[in-house]
Formats: sequence, structure tokens, C-alpha cells
Amino acid sequence: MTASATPCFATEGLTKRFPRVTALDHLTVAAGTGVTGLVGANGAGKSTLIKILLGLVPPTSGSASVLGLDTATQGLEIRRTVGYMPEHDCLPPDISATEFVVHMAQMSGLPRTAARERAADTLRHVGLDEERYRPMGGYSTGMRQRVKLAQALVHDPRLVFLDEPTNGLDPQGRDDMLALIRRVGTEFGISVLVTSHLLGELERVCDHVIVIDGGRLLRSSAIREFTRAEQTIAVEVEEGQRQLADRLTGGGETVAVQGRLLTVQVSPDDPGRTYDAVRDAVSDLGLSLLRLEQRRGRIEDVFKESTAKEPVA
Ligand SMILES: Nc1ncnc2c1ncn2[C@@H]1O[C@H](COP(=O)(O)OP(=O)(O)OP(=O)(O)O)[C@@H](O)[C@H]1O
Repeated sequence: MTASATPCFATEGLTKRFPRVTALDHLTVAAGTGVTGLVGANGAGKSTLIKILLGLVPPTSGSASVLGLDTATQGLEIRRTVGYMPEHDCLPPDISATEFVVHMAQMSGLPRTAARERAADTLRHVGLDEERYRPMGGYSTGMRQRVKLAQALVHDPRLVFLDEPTNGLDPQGRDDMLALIRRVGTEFGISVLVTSHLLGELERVCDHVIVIDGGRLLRSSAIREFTRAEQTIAVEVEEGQRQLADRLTGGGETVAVQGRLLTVQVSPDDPGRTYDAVRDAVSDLGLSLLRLEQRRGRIEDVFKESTAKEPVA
């Protein structure tokens, strides 16, 4: 996000207290265009944030804006411009996907003919073909999630909020949904805010990730930044692990020993230095190298380290 661009959304000291719990606690965060992931364990405050951003729920204190519009006073305009895929199932069982999505398109102001055309296009884009004429009561979870996505996209929004879109899907269904979300962000050019408690999946589709826990901001950064600092080199030597570890540590490297394997933290500012240090140390000590491989940190690890609390799937 450039300094001059209007953020897709921004919050300032956003707090939401329910009688028994503080769902959001002085949250100050912003996201630019592209696909942004909002990660947090169950109850972290993700859905509450989305509802406030849509102007559906008032905050206790603080402020928020979406595409430059104030959520406190311009909720209607926000909902006109933004698509929303809610977490919970909300599909009437007796009508078809086509009827439902046409209805939603008309609700957002499209005339009937345009609504029918847009609905057909959108349902095709999300991968619902002939099934779209059948009552939705007989749909699989994957099909239902696609309909929910289609109704969020049918009025051609600039931005969509997708609340746990992979919920209830099997691994294949999850992969398909993630690919679809990526396409929404790239081919359709619609910015996306997508929530999940499954951290690994956001790593695959997001440009930027925001991590919240207990309603507080833990981290907000580009996906590259999440994993860049976490790169390590795995070094396996036949023997002499301890000497090698001592030598590298003495040279300023951060090293962990697990049996025959040494894990050396790669310097984010000068990755080449770490490789050279490992090569020189192995050579100077006359050790026999079995394996040297680069390991890219995973977003889960970053999250676990920052929270060191609740287990996250
Ligand atoms: N209307 C409400 N009344 C009272 N408490 C609420 C209400 N809505 C949410 N909460 C509470 O606020 C906290 C945050 O809920 P929220 O639904 O925003 O979390 P979440 O991160 O979306 O998790 P999940 O995916 O499980 O819904 C939870 O403790 C929840 O029980």
C-alpha cells in the first residue's frame, strides 16, 4: 500500500466490548489492495471486525473506514460497494442458486435482465454449472460455499469480505476454494479480506496477513515479511555436530541442534553470509556433510511463536 492510496480498510483504536467479553481491543490496522488474510483462533474477533467494517455493528470506541467511507455513518454506501460472504450458512433450501443469486443482484439495485446475466456469469465463475437450477437444500457444503461466494460477487464489488470461506470443506474443496479466492483477487481485480483460523492456507493465497488474538493486533505484514526472517538452513553432518554448532555460534550465527541435524537461522539482511559461514566451518573442521538444505519458515511457526498460547490448526 502506498502512503497516498486509500486503504481498503483502516481501523483506529477499534474496541468492541460485549457484556462478557472484549471482542476487539484497541485495534489499529490497515490493509491495501490485493488479497489480505485475517488470521486468528476461534473467538479472536475476526467476524466482529467484519461486521463493524460493514457498518452492521457499532464499535464501543475507536473508528473504522472502508474504501475511505466511515463505518459509523456510511454503512449503506459501504454495503453497496463491498461484497460479503458470511461465515454461517444462510441459504434458503427450497430455491435454486440461480433464483437466489438473481434475487441478491436485484436487491443490490440491478434491473432484472442485468441481474439474470450477472448471476449466470458469476455462478459460472465460481464453478456451479447445471446444479444451479436445483434447490439448494440438496447441495454439498462445497456447492453452498460457492453460492455464498457468488452472491458476494454478483453486484461487481470493489472489495469482498469472505468470512471463513473454507469452513467445512474437505482438502480438495479447500484447495479449489483457495484457488477461486486467488482468482477473485487477481483475474477479477477485486480486493479481498479473507478470514481463517487455518494459517497455512492463507499463506498460499494472500499478499498481506493480519494476525489477531483476543481482539488485539499481533502482526500485520506482507506475506514475504512473515516468512523471510524465518528462513533457516538445515545442515546434517555424520559426526561433529557439537563442534560445528560451537563454531557457528562463535561466529555469531543462531544455531539449534536436533540429533544429527543443525538448524541455522539465515541472516535476513545477508543470507549469503550464513551459507559461507556453514561452508567454511564444515570445511575447516574436516566434517563429512550429508545434507544442506534451505528451509522456508511457515506462517504457522511465526504465529505459534508470537502467541505461544492456544493451539491453532
Ligand atoms: N453478539 C455477541 N454477543 C456477545 N458476545 C459476542 C457476540 N459476537 C461475538 N461475541 C464474542 O466475541 C468474541 C469474538 O467473536 P468473533 O465471532 O468475532 O470471533 P471470530 O474470530 O470470528 O471466531 P469464530 O470464527 O469462532 O466466529 C467471542 O468471544 C464471541 O463469543
